[in-house]
Amino acid sequence: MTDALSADHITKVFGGLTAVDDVSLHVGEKELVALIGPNGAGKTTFFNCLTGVAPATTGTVKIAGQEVKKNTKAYKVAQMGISRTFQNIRLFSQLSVLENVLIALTNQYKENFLTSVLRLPGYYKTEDAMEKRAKELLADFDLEDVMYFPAGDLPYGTQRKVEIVRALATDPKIICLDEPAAGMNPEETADLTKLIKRLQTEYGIAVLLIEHDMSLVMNLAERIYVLAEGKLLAQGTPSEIQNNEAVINAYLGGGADA
Ligand SMILES: Nc1ncnc2c1ncn2[C@@H]1O[C@H](COP(=O)(O)OP(=O)(O)OP(=O)(O)O)[C@@H](O)[C@H]1O
Repeated sequence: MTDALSADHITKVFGGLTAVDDVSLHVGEKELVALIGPNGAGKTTFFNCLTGVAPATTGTVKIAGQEVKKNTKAYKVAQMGISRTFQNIRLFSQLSVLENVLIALTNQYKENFLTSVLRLPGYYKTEDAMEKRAKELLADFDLEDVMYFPAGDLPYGTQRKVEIVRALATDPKIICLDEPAAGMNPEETADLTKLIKRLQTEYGIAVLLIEHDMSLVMNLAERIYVLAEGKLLAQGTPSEIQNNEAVINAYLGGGADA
């Protein structure tokens, strides 16, 4: 089976600082994997390398077996089957929830240029199909009641949910979630846990998750990678990681908030 994601020997250097140092990580098809580590360990930088936001200095990334060539733009990387959410929510706050999802779908359903400029029948068919799909997804995640609300007016936990649905809309092979539970109350975190599980079980998508909430990680992840100071410190099942001395020391010594 082809991995949803394979990243080999990823290194990212900023000036004199090696933020990610020779890290390899694999996520199987429909697998749920977590990436943890103390603050500043390089987790978000690693995500940025995977998704083309800030490409790796060296190393190879493959999405569903297809290599991401150097200098591929982030939207092209997304079309290869990877989508993500950000640590700070990045919805268009003035636009409605529905419009936010439609924007993501535009990437996927792109009609040819002439069809859309001349508003040929194919254009309207595409518009209809996109709207139908967006509404289906929103209904499936109990967001139909807020579909016409400006995204920025929604409670924090709901905005996070919309962001994940938007990431799902592009039909990815893998979704990367950067601290999805940050700032959530316990009820919102419980809802989020179910949502993430559904991505895997109902939508057949692999998930790579950065998270400081250890109970969420231990509940959800099938495998865990641990980064510390840019390097891969450990990898294994949740129970292996919980009992790994190097991991315990990195957290206790590093004063992480995890
Ligand atoms: N654009 C950048 N330019 C220079 N240094 C950067 C840049 N982005 C990140 N860094 C540095 O790289 C290191 C890793 O940061 P990163 O944000 O990836 O860590 P993290 O594990 O995601 O942390 P957190 O859990 O706090 O979000 C830090 O020392 C950070 O200051």
